[in-house]
Amino acid sequence: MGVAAKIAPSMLSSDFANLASEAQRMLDFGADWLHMDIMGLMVIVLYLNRHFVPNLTIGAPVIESLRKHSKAYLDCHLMVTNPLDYVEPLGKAGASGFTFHVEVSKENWQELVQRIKSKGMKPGVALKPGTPIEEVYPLIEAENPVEMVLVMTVEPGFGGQKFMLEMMDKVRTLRKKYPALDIEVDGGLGPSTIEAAASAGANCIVAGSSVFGAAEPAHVISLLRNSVEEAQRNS
Ligand SMILES: O=C(CO)[C@@H](O)[C@H](O)COP(=O)(O)O
Ligand SMILES: [Fe+2]
Repeated sequence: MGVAAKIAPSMLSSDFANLASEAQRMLDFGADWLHMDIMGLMVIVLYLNRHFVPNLTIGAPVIESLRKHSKAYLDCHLMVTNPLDYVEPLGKAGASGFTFHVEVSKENWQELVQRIKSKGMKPGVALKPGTPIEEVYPLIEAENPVEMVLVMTVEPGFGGQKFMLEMMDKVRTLRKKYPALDIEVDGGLGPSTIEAAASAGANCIVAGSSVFGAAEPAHVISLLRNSVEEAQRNS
């Protein structure tokens, strides 16, 4: 048996005006984690056209509000250019996981990991589709390592995009090299793509539109979990 399957509906596809009840609905349907996409930019970086993604979503105040209504594991995916600035506020707000992007952390990932852990959060590193997998190896092999790698299977920024099958080479390579690592995939996951991700070795599955758009979200969540567990049994 491999690393535990974690199914994480992406709350980006939820009705933000009813976030607490949407979160509870997903937990009742069998979700393990709630995936929180934190996207941002600074006005100055926007002006210079250097923002990380062309979208704005939620921040620490929303995590803090949700935490008052839920004990769930809040799996925060930081799509910002300055993740270090969010460690303290998100830790205080009650985030559980803090996954930053390797592309914006070349200079300070050691400090980031150390500070994330000191706030009681689980550190993870994410990479965009164009980023080679080798870039995360030092973070996994460090004395103070990240505990999860998030392989983006779409360009970050929006839900509802098409799954990039070619990213499964990264997942396969990672799984072979690190059998006990939590490997998360994010973007375009659903009933038609889960088999590829699960057989490549992913165990943490983020799914937004496929879960929230389903007539029976509980059915999709259990299908995702079964695929991961079955792939692990067959590996
Ligand atoms: O990080 C992101 C997008 O940048 C994701 O978490 C999406 O929100 C996933 O949504 P679907 O592709 O599953 O609809
Ligand atoms: Fe995400």
